[in-house]
Amino acid sequence: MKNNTLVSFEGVVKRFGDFLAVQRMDFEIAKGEFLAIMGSSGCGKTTTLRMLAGLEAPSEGVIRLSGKPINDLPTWSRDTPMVWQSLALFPFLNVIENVEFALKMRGIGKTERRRRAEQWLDRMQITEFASRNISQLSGGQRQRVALARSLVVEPEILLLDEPLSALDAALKVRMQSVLKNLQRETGITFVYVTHSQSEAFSMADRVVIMSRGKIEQIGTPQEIYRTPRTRFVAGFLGSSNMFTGKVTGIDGGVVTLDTPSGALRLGATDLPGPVAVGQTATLTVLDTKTHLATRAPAGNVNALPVRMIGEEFIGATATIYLEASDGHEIRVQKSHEDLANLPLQIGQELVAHWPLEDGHLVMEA
Ligand SMILES: Nc1ncnc2c1ncn2[C@@H]1O[C@H](COP(=O)(O)OP(=O)(O)OP(=O)(O)O)[C@@H](O)[C@H]1O
Repeated sequence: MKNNTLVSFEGVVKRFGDFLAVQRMDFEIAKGEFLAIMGSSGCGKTTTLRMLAGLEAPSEGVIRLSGKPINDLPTWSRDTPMVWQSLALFPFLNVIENVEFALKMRGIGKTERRRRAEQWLDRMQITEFASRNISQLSGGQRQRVALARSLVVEPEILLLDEPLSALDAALKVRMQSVLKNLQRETGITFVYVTHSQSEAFSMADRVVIMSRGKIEQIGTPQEIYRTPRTRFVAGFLGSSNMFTGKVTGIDGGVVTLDTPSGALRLGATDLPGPVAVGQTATLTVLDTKTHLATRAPAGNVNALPVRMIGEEFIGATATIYLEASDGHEIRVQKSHEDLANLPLQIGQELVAHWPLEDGHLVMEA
């Protein structure tokens, strides 16, 4: 365990009857870190968070908070408050009473309670609603009350389960910066469960990607985006072109892969593990790093003959859809300027190309 570790999961497994909801998890969360847990529905994100909150007990393994095992510690004595999408604010208390509630439970006197609650209402810019009922607030205002209520006790860690999913798109973006700033200013460790790639990648210091109860990859948003380590991660992010084939050569720092779209190569400096000739593997390359030309460029690049099959424009970027000779779909994402000199019509024959160092290998089909 590192010096600045706040939480560690050591061989944590969770079963519900025969069903394995979380498979052997080993990871650490640093003090003051903003960690997002992401993955598709049912992959075990909430179960992981609930184990940390003490709402579920691990079937195997140890969870530590500041080095001490907390498996048997009841929820109320853990100092791990949680904010949900449904918020669970008390409808029979007004805004400031909701914020004061946890302080009251801790036996803090009335004057001090009020002072601290007022500070948090001010910080969350909801002072003017102090005496309103919860039912008289908008979604964003409720969200701020829920955050104030959890943070007023100055916890070391805050657990958030899809807290923004009920908000509309514009409010979501605004609340993302509120959350990120709050986390930076307070230094409180945030563990944030979400389906949303944009939420996870815009706020978190590190992201955990889960699939079927298993951690697929942990890393900074940039690491995960640039170098997805499993086929699942590359597919889940949806930002890479993927080519599966057999390794036919490892020579002079270059790995060659024979795929149905053609022979492709990549630099051997950044391999996920040992690679042998004959193994099946997948090459991934970001759609933003895949380029288009009318002829294969000179130099050390992969170049695939492709045919344009569609295009899509979103704001300043265009996505061009192409197919390789075997019908495999390839996407290229570029600004309009980058595409200005290309003949882009459906059916147009082009060449998709990228430098060898922009491809990454995943050792799975
Ligand atoms: N109390 C329970 N009893 C039985 N199965 C459960 C229980 N809680 C969760 N599960 C199952 O465990 C798996 C993981 O659930 P979990 O809620 O952690 O997923 P999730 O990744 O948070 O999904 P979502 O994004 O849909 O909320 C799911 O298949 C779920 O049905």
